[in-house]
Amino acid sequence: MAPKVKQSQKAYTVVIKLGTSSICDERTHEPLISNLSLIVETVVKLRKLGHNVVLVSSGGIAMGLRRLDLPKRPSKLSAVQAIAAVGQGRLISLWDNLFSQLRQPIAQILITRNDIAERTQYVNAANTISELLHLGVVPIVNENDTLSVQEIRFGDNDTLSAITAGMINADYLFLLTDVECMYTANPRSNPDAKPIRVVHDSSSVIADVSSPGSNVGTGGMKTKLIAAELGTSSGVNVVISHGSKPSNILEIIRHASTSVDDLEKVEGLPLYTHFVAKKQNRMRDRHFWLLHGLKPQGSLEIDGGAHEAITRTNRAGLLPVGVTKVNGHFAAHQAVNIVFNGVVIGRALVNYSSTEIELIKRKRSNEIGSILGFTETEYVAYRDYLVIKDFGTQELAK
Ligand SMILES: N[C@@H](CCC(=O)OP(=O)(O)O)C(=O)O
Repeated sequence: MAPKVKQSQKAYTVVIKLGTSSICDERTHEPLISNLSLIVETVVKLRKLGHNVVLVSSGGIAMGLRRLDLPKRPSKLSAVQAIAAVGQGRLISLWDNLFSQLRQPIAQILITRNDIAERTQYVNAANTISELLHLGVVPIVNENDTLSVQEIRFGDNDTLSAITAGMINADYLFLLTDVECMYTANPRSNPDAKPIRVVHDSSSVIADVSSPGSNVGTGGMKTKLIAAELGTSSGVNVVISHGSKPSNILEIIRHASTSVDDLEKVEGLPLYTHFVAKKQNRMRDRHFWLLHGLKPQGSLEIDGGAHEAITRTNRAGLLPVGVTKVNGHFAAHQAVNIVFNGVVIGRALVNYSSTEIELIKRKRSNEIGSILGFTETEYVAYRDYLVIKDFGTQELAK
């Protein structure tokens, strides 16, 4: 059971993401024991203050490299998967050893994108994590690298942590990395780089995101910005902070009720970047899952009438009459992009397969039965399984 909140502070659900560079030495791949111990102490202190904590821990592959005395990550996917199978066990055992010193139970959760592609599995994953938190356990999440195939990989744990945080309606996501915060340029090469303290709209940040990340990890500032966008749009406050100073998290949480715009005046607060959670237009849970849990298997191009119907305030579902073109091969209940005038404007879970929609496109719903021999529903996609979000043309290229 979660301990009672001491002080008069609200109990927060906090997700802490540790990149490979916070867990293992980049060159030798030896675990950074002192750093991991500081993280364990911080997590246990947060728990004692009544907060729920989930860790998203990278490092499986690096630990495997160390165990097998391999100098660097191979390029072949099956080799990486085998190395991850060796390393993940050692990683979780190390966490368990350290947390056991402070009598804190942990649990391992390994997720692939496929696992959350089904709505019921997504809800199940969220329920399991909630149950673990209720039992006073610290769930430790990583991508199931051994089973993930290229097309369904999260790839970097920044995205996985944002999806996890959104899935469990967390209050905070801490992305711990090897810099204090996000800067206006790369601070390693540009002395004029200025720290970015508070971001109200992550899409407006003009930061240097060219950093490719550490040698072992796959993240970098670019994936952190994407994670910030994902997290804040589902109502999570996202913080970028230095991985070698995990106790900063305690300070930041202690000032959680202070208005973000007053935080710079608070003495002794560490340097970090705070992406403020979006309150208005916070995506409903199902929409978050539809946008981020599922990988689109194709796309439907729609006409102006359908665009008007699915985007207006009192919006409707997508009817076959408004579909002008079907791209890709997909089954019923898979996710597809919705394209209008060459731009991806949303995503939907379809009620018919690509072959069926090919036959019923531009047709009235009352003709579906005579064309297909059955009518599943009059809609190609129900309103509640349709999310409108301007992805621009980038998503089209995928
Ligand atoms: N799932 C992988 C980590 C993926 C990755 O490289 O993440 P990160 O170090 O956060 O950029 C592992 O356990 O090694």
